[in-house]
Amino acid sequence: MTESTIDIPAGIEIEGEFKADYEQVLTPEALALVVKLSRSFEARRQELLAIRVQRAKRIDAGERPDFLPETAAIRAADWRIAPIPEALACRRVEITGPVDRKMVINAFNSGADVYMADFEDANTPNWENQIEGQLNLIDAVRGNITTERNGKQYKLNDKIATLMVRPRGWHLDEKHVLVDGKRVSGGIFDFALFMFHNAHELQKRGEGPFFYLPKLESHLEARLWNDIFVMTQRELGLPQGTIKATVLIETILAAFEMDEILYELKDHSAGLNAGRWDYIFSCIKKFRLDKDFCLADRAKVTMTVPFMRSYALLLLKTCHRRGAHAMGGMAALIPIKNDPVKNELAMNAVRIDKERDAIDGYDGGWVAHPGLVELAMTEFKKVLGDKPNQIGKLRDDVHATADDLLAFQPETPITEAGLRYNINVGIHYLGSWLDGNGCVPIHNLMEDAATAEISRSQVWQWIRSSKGVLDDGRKITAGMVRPMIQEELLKVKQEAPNGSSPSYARAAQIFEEMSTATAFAEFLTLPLYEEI
Ligand SMILES: CC(=O)SCCNC(=O)CCNC(=O)[C@H](O)C(C)(C)COP(=O)(O)OP(=O)(O)OC[C@H]1O[C@@H](n2cnc3c(N)ncnc32)[C@H](O)[C@@H]1OP(=O)(O)O
Ligand SMILES: O=CC(=O)O
Ligand SMILES: [Mg+2]
Repeated sequence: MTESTIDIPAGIEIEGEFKADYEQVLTPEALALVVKLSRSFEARRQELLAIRVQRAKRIDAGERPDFLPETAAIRAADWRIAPIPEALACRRVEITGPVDRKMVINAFNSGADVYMADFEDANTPNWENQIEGQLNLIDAVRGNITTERNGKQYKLNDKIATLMVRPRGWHLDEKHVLVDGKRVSGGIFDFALFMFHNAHELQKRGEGPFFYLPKLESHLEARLWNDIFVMTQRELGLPQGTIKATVLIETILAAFEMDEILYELKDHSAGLNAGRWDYIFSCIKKFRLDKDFCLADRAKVTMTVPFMRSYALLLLKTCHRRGAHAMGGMAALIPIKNDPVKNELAMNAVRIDKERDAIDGYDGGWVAHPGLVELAMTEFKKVLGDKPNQIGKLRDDVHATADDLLAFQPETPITEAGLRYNINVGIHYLGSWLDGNGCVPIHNLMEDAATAEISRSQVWQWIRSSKGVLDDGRKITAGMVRPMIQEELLKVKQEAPNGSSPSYARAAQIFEEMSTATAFAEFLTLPLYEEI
């Protein structure tokens, strides 16, 4: 293991390896910012995580979430977020992807308006991915990023997408970095390093440090990010309001606090995004013990089922009322090579998804793959014409109540194919994640941490819910699932490109433990992280 030759600031310990170039990222000054933010905000992060646990217990005991009475005045008042910088006005298509060097270059060159570099759902947060991802972004921000893969040279085009960065969520630690003897927050670590190295450089380019904030459960969690922004801007000598952030509304509880989240971040806000996959996962997680709650096969829980429609329209209405971008999420379909008929169906499904968002009034949406950029752009251009966005389109006609958000349907069908699909995807994804790849094509769909969470939580819930019954009448039980896990493991080993990796057998064990244990793991990435 290579040791560091830099002066590590007092109070911080780095347990990860210092490979060549890592000292460009882990400079004493950048680490000092990590220490400063961590000391200032770690206690609050822990308090907020404890509040999550308390709220979850109340829901387990039967409480139904609702819009908060104590913030009614914020919802009723007329206010708008601070003006959006020119560099972020036009966001019709945003490509997302892990921070692998080649993919970073491809994403910047993809023709999308925005590229969201993902340290979160699409990424295994091992030490190498985190630090090399930061290195890749440092080079990209300076226009210096190049690489070579399989004899092909990669470099940035003249015209590239605007960069946004998604740090890790509040629940994740960075175990290789201790501040005052405790693991630092993964989100603070990712954010501080990116800010320290790139904020001024981005400003020089006429852009700015722009972020996506994942998995928030409340406006108090947004307030924590806002306070971190304020301190960081002060520390780095940046004008207040330089940082802009889009919050993913991807938990059921955050859906009840959209106005409040925009309000907390209003000097730093760049709108909200409908993170559909984690949203579905969050619904399953929060209501997993509710005897009335049960969702059908994953494939049936689409954006057009009523509770998802209510969420999407409420997000749109809320954003535009506040002068903020409403950003659509991601259809998981990706181009299918060597099968034109299936490919045409997949492309059409993505087209319909973007068309619906654009016609509803969304200002843009996510794509998973460069091959989807043009198609999505066409749908947004059809509606937006030459306009950068349609924030002026108010949706006062939308009325989504708490009951609408909580009307979880459809409950059927649950099929053996759907159950096996969840098991298969779960094992395949977990295995790839352990091997360092946090975003994988499985059965022609993009699978990441959020989609895999749905798969594993559905299996847990179907085993426990009296409604967890297959369409042929068989009750789903642990006894039914266990042999299926072994059968699906064999298939995964055949299907996965690196099927001989021992990680798939370990993934099957973890999947079995997670889906059959009495306790529900809060996030699958928490136990997985201890394995890497
Ligand atoms: C729920 C959520 O959080 S959604 C957000 C998180 N998810 C994502 O970000 C999805 C990111 N997408 C991906 O990682 C990939 O598209 C996958 C894994 C789904 C599919 O990957 P592959 O099967 O390897 O794609 P494929 O072979 O068709 O790729 C073709 C080319 O496009 C590139 N590419 C594919 N997706 C992306 C992307 N998102 N960003 C940049 N480049 C990409 C590939 O690197 C490859 O480049 P090359 O021709 O220079 O070698
Ligand atoms: O992060 C996006 C999601 O859908 O989850
Ligand atoms: Mg997500």
